[in-house]
Amino acid sequence: MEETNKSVVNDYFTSAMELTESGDPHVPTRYILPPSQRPMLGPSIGTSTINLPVIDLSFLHDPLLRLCVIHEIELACKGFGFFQVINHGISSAVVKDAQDSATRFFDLPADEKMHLVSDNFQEPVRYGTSINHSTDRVHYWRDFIKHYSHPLSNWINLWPSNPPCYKEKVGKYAEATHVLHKQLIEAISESLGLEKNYLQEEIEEGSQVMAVNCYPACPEPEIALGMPPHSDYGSLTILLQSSEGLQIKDCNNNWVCVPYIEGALIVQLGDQVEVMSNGIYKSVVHRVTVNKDYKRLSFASLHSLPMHKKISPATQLVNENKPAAYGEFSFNDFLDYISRNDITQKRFIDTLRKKNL
Ligand SMILES: O=C(O)CCC(=O)C(=O)O
Ligand SMILES: [Fe+2]
Repeated sequence: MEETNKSVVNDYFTSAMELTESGDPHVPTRYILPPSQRPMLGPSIGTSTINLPVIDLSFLHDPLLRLCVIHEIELACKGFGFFQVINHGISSAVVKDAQDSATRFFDLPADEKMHLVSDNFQEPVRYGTSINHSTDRVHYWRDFIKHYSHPLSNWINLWPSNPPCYKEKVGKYAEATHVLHKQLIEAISESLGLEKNYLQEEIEEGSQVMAVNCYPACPEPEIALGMPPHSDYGSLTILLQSSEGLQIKDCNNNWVCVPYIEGALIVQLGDQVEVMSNGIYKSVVHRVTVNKDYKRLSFASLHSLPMHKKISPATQLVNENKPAAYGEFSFNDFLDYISRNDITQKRFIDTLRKKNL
């Protein structure tokens, strides 16, 4: 095998893009999931009966209708920890430019991307090709680039310079999602009966990591996944998907496909909101399936409080009848945990839940 190939087809950094291009009709053994973890693709998934919430955010700015939107958000957060938003204020041109730039990045020859590979979570820019950092030995059919995205001026120079438009176009999308995140956190705080600016300072100083994920066509989608079940550790994730593939777990523990809605963005509650709400809202467990025919792209904008900031249940939501249900935690605690544990089978948040409650 040639040197270049060796670097991309080794145990740690197998690029899913490279595997797809190789034309092999089978996925390598390490991608094959144990039978109990395989996705059930096809009509048996039974998603048609569930209506997942879609919320029109334009009314958030209308003083007369804001409360109605906040009530819709409350219901969605209680029912699913998840909703889609339309009329969210991010233009379709900004979205399309970011998607085109990311597509061009992933289409680059492997050598152009491999110098960004790292398995250090704290690296501000990290190209990765599968989960390789825990005790979990199964690999996933995904290539990604993750970059710190807030404050943008601190980080953008480290982002990929090829394609040349990447920094500007993905940067614009990252800034727009930062603004949207602030609006959503305000609405979610209000929906819990807290002040609109309950987390204002934390959000201003908080972190944003943009994970741009590429799931190429997979020869055996029934036995592999693009991403294993997990919840996101932060406050909220704003997700843009180019086609279906995301699934969430509903309150009956069934996997439900999230429909693709043109122009919509997906909002997922993370562990920090679950803790802040004292469990009134739950972070959503999700996974990604892959398909035989085409490549799927997603932008997961992962927003979080500052690295060192400990989050605990809001005092207004703790009382005699509802004592604090979680211990406090910071982003640093989360990083420490995932460097030592298998996060794919167990949620980090479960470790914070007080056992006697
Ligand atoms: O690609 C997706 O739809 C989900 C990505 C995701 O869950 C993540 O990056 O945390
Ligand atoms: Fe996620």
